[in-house]
Amino acid sequence: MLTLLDRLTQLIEECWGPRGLLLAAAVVLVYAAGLSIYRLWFHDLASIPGPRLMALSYWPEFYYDVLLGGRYFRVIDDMHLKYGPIVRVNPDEVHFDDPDFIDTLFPLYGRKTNKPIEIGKRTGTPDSMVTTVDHDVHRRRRNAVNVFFSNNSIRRLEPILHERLRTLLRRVHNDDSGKDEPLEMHPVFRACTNDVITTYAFGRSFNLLDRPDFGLPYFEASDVFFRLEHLFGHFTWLADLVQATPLWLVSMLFPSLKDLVEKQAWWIERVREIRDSPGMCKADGTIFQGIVNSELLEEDLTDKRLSAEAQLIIFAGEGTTAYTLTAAMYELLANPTELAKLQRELAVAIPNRDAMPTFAQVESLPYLNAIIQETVRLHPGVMARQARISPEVPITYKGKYTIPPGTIFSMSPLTTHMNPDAFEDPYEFRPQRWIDDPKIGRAFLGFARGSRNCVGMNLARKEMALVLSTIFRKYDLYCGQDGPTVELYDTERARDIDPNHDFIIPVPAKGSKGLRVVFRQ
Ligand code: HEM
Repeated sequence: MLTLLDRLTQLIEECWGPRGLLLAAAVVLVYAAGLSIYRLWFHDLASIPGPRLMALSYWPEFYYDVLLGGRYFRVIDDMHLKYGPIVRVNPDEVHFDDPDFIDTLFPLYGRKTNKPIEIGKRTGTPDSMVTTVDHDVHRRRRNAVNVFFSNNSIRRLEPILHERLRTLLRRVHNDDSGKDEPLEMHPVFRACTNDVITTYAFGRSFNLLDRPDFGLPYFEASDVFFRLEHLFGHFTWLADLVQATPLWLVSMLFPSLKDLVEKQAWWIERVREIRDSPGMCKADGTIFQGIVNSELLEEDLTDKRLSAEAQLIIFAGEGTTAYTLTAAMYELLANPTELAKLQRELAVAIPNRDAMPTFAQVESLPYLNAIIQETVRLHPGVMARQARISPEVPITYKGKYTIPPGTIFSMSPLTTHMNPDAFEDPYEFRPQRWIDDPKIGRAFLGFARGSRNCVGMNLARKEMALVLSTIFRKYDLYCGQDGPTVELYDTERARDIDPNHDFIIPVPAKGSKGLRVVFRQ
């Protein structure tokens, strides 16, 4: 079968003969040479430090992210080690590793913050809040959901969380303690967070936590989708093509995406149902009832945009928190002294060990909050580069480098959180650091910063507080004693928890079974 290049060569030869072929090759060569000269010497970012190869071409990033699967983040860390706090990571993007520069790059007010268009293509949710390019349009869309993520609104979710947590306890309950069956915790937390956010978004969910496989086919399909994100980022036309393809056809062409496609169809149906049902009583208090009843413009309420928003809210609300919960549980079981401190705090706050903890009991516990903060620092549930654009005003770094308006700049949470100038012994799990010196928060990027920060962080923190306190108020670390206990089962941080691949959400090494534990009663 002819390749595209062979066919092109043949076509040129047929039309213009061998001379035409030579001419076409010369045009391509001149174009490539011109582009290289421009990128290296005349581009606005020509003076930014970094390897020439990365300034010249996107192919290195393609190689690491598409062919090796989300590995460019390591290369960026190496570039910072070699070239310092500011590096040009591809022809059009500058990356920073300077905690003191966070507030300048990511302002809450004052300067407009746009997003690069490629992000929408990459995440497959163009026009959702997180990928809205224009600052003012983003503000409008974000204002429609802000209220649903305030502390007061989240507190109203307590009954939903309690109901799901009772199911979670039932599912991890190991009656046959003699068998010591290990349980993979990531699927359990994914099912739980999916149930919570889907109920909050639409008023009902798939109850994945009740399913024997915890909804595995859906999560496998969404993993496939996330693995495609770098490819879509590099070839945005491919993302457009997939977006324009009817869901039934996507499902037929890519059977591994079938379960995700079914969920997408369900989200669209729910959005329509909520929008079209007079009175909307069935979905009272849900995020989408709020969105369709908000002051948003007609253009914000189309099927296409709302289904992208639904996909964003579900994806953002499930995998992120589930990964961080998995990491928190690992760190507590791997660091018994930290677990003991937490359990002492919980014992005072929640006197009845068999009762379900309430938000009021756990939301202000200093050590529990420090554990959550330290876990998000070490294991941020969103590890992707936080890319932004200042559309109107240039940004100057240390009086030496100027980032012109319209240029992409970024920072990454893991890079910043591993900076030893900001966090002493950065790789160590030390919740106490947040109590000893709250000012280290200036270098915290776990929920992003500025006007495009994480809208769901109150939900994430409260959900994690309730889940962790429910599990660890009831279960002790197993040391051979009777009663409800839990312990690690063949889990290593470097292999099973730390990110090996950046697929927006961190993914551990291939073949890893993630966090496994044994519960005993
Ligand atoms: C530990 C859990 C979580 C972490 C670490 C996290 C982190 C982040 C980060 C870093 C961003 C900015 C992404 C960017 O720069 O492009 C973000 C945005 C966002 N997050 Fe979260 N998130 C978490 C949980 C949640 C939850 C539970 C929700 C609930 C729906 C949520 C909803 C969102 C949304 C809608 C955005 C886009 C905000 C905007 O563009 O205005 N997140 N999150």
